[in-house]
Amino acid sequence: MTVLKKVAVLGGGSFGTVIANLIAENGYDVQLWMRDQQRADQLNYEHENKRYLPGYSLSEKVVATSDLQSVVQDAELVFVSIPSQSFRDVIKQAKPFINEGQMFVSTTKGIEAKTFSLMSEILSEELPGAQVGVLSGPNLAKEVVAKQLTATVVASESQLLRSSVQTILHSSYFRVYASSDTYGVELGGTLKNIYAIAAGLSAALGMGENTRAMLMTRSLAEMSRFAVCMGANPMTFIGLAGVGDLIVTCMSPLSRNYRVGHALGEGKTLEEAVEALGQVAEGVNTIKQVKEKASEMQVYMPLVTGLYEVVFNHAPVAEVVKMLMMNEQSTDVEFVLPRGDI
Ligand SMILES: NC(=O)c1ccc[n+]([C@@H]2O[C@H](COP(=O)([O-])OP(=O)(O)OC[C@H]3O[C@@H](n4cnc5c(N)ncnc54)[C@H](O)[C@@H]3O)[C@@H](O)[C@H]2O)c1
Ligand SMILES: O=P(O)(O)OC[C@H](O)CO
Repeated sequence: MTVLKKVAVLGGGSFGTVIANLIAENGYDVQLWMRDQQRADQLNYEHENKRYLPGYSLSEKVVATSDLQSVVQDAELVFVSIPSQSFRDVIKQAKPFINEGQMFVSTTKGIEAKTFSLMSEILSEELPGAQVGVLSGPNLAKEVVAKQLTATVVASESQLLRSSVQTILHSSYFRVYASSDTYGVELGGTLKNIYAIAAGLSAALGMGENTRAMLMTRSLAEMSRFAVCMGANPMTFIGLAGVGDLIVTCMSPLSRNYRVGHALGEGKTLEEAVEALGQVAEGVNTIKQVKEKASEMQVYMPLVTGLYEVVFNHAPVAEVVKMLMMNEQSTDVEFVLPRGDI
């Protein structure tokens, strides 16, 4: 069994706090890095993250600080829960304090703008001596902190990393499965955010459950098709990090991406929807990045294209829906074949 002496989490938002709390509840000391020392003091004093998880009491073993060096230096295992557009920046700040062989696990579900890098790729680029992994699955922060039965996937080429994460996170209410398809697990968590926006939008417009089932199923086909073209294993998409996360994010009003879509359906502008949320909804940027990559790679992604038109070009939903429902049917084949070429 892996014995870890020092474990750290970077990012004191909803999910970083949840990960730190899971580790602490398993009896380990854990340091949580937040950029704001006042908020860290508040968390240490009240054992609650008032901004992101109000009303949930946290383990006293979670110790928050804004001193990045003291958190990452000599930590054997570091979880990174920083939104994708700030992720590289934070890793660059931490880099001077990091040694060869430390393990880094991203929980972030987004893509870096311009480079199309996933967070595991950023970690490998910035920290070439590190062991890298990702954690992804149907894991709504508020349900995990409320101890609802939950499962997730840790993916890495490193067996040591996979077993360390399983040891430190696994509990009576949190089950951790392992995978070696890092890219597929990470891409699943990232792509589903797009379709959650569409699901929230369709719910706000009063569309029915047949529609939601069609949307989710065709979303799975579309995201699998894209992922396979990018080199992921299609089997990953029928697991927790694929269809599992797609289901929870497309069905739950706790999902921030779903809520952005819902607000758009209620007639709010994108800016108003994001502002009202006050937390990260990675899917908004992901729509743009995936649309661009799909046209470059010539991957057929009608849902992404249609949603892009609604969200960024103010296309009327009714017209986009008509286009999606009436397009050339002879190209429609339902199943994702092993090579993903549907
Ligand atoms: N909340 C969930 O249910 C959940 C579950 C699984 C994965 N995730 C993923 O985890 C990532 C983080 O999400 P979250 O829910 O914790 O977001 P959040 O909006 O709740 O919190 C984001 C945190 O990042 C911090 N942050 C932002 N920019 C920073 C910077 N430049 N330097 C330091 N800190 C910075 C903020 O201060 C905040 O503490 C996202 O990619 C999300 O998709 C979230
Ligand atoms: O709140 P969201 O939409 O960022 O989704 C949270 C998690 O990714 C669900 O697994």
